[in-house]
Amino acid sequence: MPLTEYRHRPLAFFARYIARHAVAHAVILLAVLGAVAFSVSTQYGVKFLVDSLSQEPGQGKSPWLAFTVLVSFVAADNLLWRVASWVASYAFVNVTGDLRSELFRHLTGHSPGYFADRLPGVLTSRITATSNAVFQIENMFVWNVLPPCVATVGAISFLTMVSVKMAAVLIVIAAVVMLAMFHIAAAGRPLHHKFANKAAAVDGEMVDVIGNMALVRAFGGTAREHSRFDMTVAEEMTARRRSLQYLEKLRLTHALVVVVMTLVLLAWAITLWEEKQATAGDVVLVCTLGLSVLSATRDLAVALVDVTQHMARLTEALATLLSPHDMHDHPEASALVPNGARVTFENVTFGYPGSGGKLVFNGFNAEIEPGQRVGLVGRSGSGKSTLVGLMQRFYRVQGGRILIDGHDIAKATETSLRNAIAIVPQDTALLNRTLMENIRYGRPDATDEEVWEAATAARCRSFIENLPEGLETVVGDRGVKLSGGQRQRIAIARAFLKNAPLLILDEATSALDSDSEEAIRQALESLMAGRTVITIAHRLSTLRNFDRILVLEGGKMIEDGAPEALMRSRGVYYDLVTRELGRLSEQAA
Ligand SMILES: Nc1ncnc2c1ncn2[C@@H]1O[C@H](COP(=O)(O)OP(=O)(O)OP(=O)(O)O)[C@@H](O)[C@H]1O
Repeated sequence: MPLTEYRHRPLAFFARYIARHAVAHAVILLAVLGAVAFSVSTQYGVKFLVDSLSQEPGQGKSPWLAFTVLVSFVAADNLLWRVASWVASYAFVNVTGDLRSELFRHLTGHSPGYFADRLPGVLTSRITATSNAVFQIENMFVWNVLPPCVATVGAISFLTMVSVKMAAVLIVIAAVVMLAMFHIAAAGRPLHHKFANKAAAVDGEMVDVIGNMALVRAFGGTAREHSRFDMTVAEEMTARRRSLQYLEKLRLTHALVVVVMTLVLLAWAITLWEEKQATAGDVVLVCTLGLSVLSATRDLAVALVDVTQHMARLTEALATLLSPHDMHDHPEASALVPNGARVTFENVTFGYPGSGGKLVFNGFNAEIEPGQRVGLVGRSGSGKSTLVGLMQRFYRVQGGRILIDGHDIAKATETSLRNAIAIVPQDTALLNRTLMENIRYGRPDATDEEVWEAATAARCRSFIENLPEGLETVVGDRGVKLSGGQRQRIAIARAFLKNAPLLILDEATSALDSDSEEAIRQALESLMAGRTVITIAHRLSTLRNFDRILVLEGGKMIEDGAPEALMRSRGVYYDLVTRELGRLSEQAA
């Protein structure tokens, strides 16, 4: 069953993972049932011992028989607990591992739109919360819920031997107390839900700020962030306090009931003894069993409340994490086999989901020939990044088609589409791994020599050789240990290694020094050779050698032609270039 089916079914979600380790879970269950049965029987063994000791020596049953029974019960009880917890250390841990892997796989299958709407910290903390919640619930159920239930049933059966009436009263009281506790515990769920939400918000906020520390510092926002964080934490603390205090009220109510009930049961047993209807052993039995039943209901109630709290976290997390993927392969998808990489936009209509029907493109048409170098130009917000995103199928078009070599990308398999396109992104994304691993991301089966060749072609060789650990240098979070120009060249090397026929370049907006610019220009020049290239150009000077410029405005193509032709026609492109030249000469002056 696909994971999304469990989005609103946390119990079925549990069953999925328990079923994978069914034998281990069955062993744990049987061991715990056995252990509790022996533990309750131990109390009966104590009554047996007290009754034998109340007789003159030599009369009645030998206390040594009671001794043997007692010792065997205690040994069996302890041994079975150990078996259960040993097996649990494998089974429960395996469940958390399986679950995190599957959730991570599902999460990484969402489209970029999903991630644009959510904080990474919230998502990652939800995966951790789900795994913790499942681990806690399994543990609680086996160690805190199941034992008191079995103990209560056992104790009540033994009590019937002393007084059926007393056992009946205890059943009624235990049932009423349990039901009341359960009801009150369930009523507290909204408080626990609220706490779960606030806790996730704190994590999300922390990751957001720490991930943007450079920005926060640059704008002197540290103090503002402190007070904002204090407010978020204060809300979380209030929610957590309310959740805990609710549990405390529940425990207090239960404690009062237990005190009163112990008094009543004990007084009742002593009265029976005075009337010679019960032995001293019976009084001991009533005392120990009564106490264990009553405290069992407390353990159970407390455990159930904790379980409810963890269930709330789990339900919450599953609802967010298991939302269905909005982009998946078409049922009739087939592999895209590129042949020169001709790109066709055919009446493309698109608006971002949730933007209230506002369209970025409405019937957009364009055809890019194989091997053509095309620059996308236009003012901010004109739709350049959206067009490039649509080509990569980050979003679904609402009308029309995008074709690569005549194959509708909506009907291409995801893998074949990704293989056809190489990207050099604007904000060069690098993973916090070695340079070797980052470059090899372009083609995981590339040999070390091939990685070196790509690095050389991307003009990275000299700076990599100057690093103490060469290609084995770990680049730091998002590549902070490299300069902007170096990061760009690593991204170019990665694209080289991928060797895809269609290349998308999102030019960096930040200006680099001229040496670095020149190295990147050379690297890009060799990367572009023999490929269809679509570039989002922020600096028009880089487009001089391009075959074609498409000028966008408000999602429409308003100019299309070779750079010189557009310059001659003195339209929008001409204006943009003249303005850029003006700016550059002002800066130079
Ligand atoms: N994730 C999104 N959700 C909703 N609307 C978006 C999203 N991304 C972009 N838009 C909107 O779509 C329109 C086109 O944006 P796009 O990013 O494609 O422009 P652009 O030409 O690449 O701009 P820039 O040069 O500033 O990067 C804009 O009106 C923008 O506000």
